[in-house]
Amino acid sequence: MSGIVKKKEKKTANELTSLAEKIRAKALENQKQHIDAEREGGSESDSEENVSVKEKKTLKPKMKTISSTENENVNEDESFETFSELNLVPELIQACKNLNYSKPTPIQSKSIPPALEGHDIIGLAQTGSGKTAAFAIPILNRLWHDQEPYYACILAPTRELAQQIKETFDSLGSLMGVRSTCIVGGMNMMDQARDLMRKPHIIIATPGRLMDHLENTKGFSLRKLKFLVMDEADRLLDMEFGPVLDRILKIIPTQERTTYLFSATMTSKIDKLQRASLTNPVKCAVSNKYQTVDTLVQTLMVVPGGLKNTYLIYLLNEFIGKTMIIFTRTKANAERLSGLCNLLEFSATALHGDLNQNQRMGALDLFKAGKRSILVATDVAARGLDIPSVDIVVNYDIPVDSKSYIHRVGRTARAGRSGKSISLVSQYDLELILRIEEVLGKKLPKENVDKNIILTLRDSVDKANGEVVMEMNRRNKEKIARGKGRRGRMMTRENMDMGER
Ligand SMILES: Nc1ncnc2c1ncn2[C@@H]1O[C@H](COP(=O)(O)OP(=O)(O)OP(=O)(O)O)[C@@H](O)[C@H]1O
Repeated sequence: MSGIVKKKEKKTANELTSLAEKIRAKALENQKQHIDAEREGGSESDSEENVSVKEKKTLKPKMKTISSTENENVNEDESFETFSELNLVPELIQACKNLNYSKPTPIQSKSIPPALEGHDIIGLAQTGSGKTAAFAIPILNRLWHDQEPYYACILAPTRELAQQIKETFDSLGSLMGVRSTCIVGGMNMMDQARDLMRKPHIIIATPGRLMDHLENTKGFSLRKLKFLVMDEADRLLDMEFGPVLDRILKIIPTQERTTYLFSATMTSKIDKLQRASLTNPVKCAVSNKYQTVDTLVQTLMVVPGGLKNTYLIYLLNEFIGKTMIIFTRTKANAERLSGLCNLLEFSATALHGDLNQNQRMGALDLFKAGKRSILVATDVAARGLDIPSVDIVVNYDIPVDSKSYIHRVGRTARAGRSGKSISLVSQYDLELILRIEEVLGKKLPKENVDKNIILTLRDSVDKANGEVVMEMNRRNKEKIARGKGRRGRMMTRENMDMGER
């Protein structure tokens, strides 16, 4: 549990009712101020990293085939007690020490040795198991011998994850003079072009924005790229990202390039993997396709019709003082629930794709710093984000895709810590939850719920929710009215920032 959040007392139903009454007039104004302040603060940056492979040139030429994904690293006992045993450069060993990495995690033990030998890697391990360092360490180790600009490019599906990967490269490369930059949508193209002209070693990017720079930024090319990493590879290889990925892969070299694919849920579809143009890859798997960690306790709450908000507030009240991420299926639900939580004095912030990038980073910063104990997010926060203080993940809406479930609940119980996930299951979600239980290979136990408390909470929660919906509608109308007046100005700005995704 987060040490930052102070222990609070549970609220009674009457308290919640009178609280809702008392603060109704003031709260929406406060909430507006909160949100405005959140969205003014914070910034996002992008990173990308390039690394080259000297030793690889001494290896046997690799076969241009994907058929050997069966080339599996099957050594079950492969476990190293220290990073020194991996024969890394001293600067990296020291950086691991500085980060309090006392020994390699299982995926690091399994994938770093073949990676150091120059192999392409498919890495599969549970959420929070140290996959980022598993691909960053071999790249940085090679980079130390062969410092060239635009050496490695790491692709990630979300902007926040790209930024986080940059931070890992910067920490691990802190004693090596590594230069990295983050190239993601929603940020200024000109600033990014300037960063690229500084010839970073490592570029961490979201695919769309990287493509924009490859097409439009003079002097920038990845022709000499030595490493390409696809983090959350199954997501990057899916329908949405596939076409842009194909275009990127056409531009960058295949001959001298090493490719790593990492995820907690890897596709086994050969055609998808073929898209990544792997060469004789070694498969390093420390989990099966849909495995959650043992330190995660997963439960569900069966919610009768019309009571979802009440159950959520009940749950927040039960676990007061804990740090939580609440996942919703829609941006509007994320915004609404964040408002509802704040109105009832559970401090929350929203993260979703309708916010601009500064607002997204501002919300994440508030949550990470412990200034908000609840993050209400869409699946934009489902993959990769590493926030150690998260105690509980709540699925307010059950994800349609079982993979999303695995990634969402993996935002807690990371790096050996314990954590809990609770899924709110309505009558409409029964099929979805059965499918999730099937891939998990187990039934999820039900949470005990005090129905009397639910009944006494219901009216006040419904009332508060009504207030929030009214306020959201009012603001939307205002926004539409403002948007009409500003159309000319927005067009100009968009024209200046061509290709923004
Ligand atoms: N060898 C290590 N020893 C201790 N902690 C480590 C080690 N390697 C990584 N970590 C820490 O473990 C946490 C999780 O790592 P990381 O974010 O890379 O997980 P992941 O496997 O990529 O998860 P996800 O699938 O959710 O993206 C991070 O806080 C990281 O600093």
